[in-house]
Amino acid sequence: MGILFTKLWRLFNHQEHKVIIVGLDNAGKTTILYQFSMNEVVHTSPTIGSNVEEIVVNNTHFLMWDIGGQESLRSSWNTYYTNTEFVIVVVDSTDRERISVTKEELCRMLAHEDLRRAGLLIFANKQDVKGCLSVAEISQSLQLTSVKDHQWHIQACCALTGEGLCQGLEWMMSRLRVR
Ligand SMILES: Nc1nc2c(ncn2[C@@H]2O[C@H](COP(=O)(O)OP(=O)(O)OP(=O)(O)O)[C@@H](O)[C@H]2O)c(=O)[nH]1
Ligand SMILES: [Mg+2]
Repeated sequence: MGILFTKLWRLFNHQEHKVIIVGLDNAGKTTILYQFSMNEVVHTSPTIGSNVEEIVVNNTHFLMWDIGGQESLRSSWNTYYTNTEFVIVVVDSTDRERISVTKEELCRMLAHEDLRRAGLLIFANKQDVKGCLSVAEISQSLQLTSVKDHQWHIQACCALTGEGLCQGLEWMMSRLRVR
């Protein structure tokens, strides 16, 4: 009962910040979620539906929803949008062929009414792989500089080592501080 009350209290006082993690299949979303929550690399299989974890950083609570990215699942991403404060888009930086698909999905998301106030964090994941797309290349492919109606930030990372993930969280925290 105590835990339930605390959770409801946080939710109604907006002390728990809802985050959705989206991106194409195989981008590394689930790996990132469990790096955040357990600080380790878990063995993953393609997510059908979603995983959710509460992450606490310096007393700030994030409720993070990791949503399956397979093509057939993308049309249901919008069922997670209500009350979302941050959208994390995970990009597989080795997947040059499908960066245009990510761009289309991103445009669709940013046009959605329920996300109009959400901040956008892009993780350029799998930076450990030689020859992968750089942050600058991904930025350009996604035309991030033309995103004017959302706060956004792009961060290079490697979910296997955890490199870059904290910097992404730091950016989200900094956005909360200026509100
Ligand atoms: N080399 C490398 N592999 C990674 C990295 N992050 C994740 N992977 C691997 O990429 C594969 C897919 O990772 P997942 O986290 O399951 O991908 P997902 O985005 O959750 O995929 P869906 O659930 O299908 O949408 C796994 O084999 C991971 O180990 C990374 O930074 N570098
Ligand atoms: Mg997954």
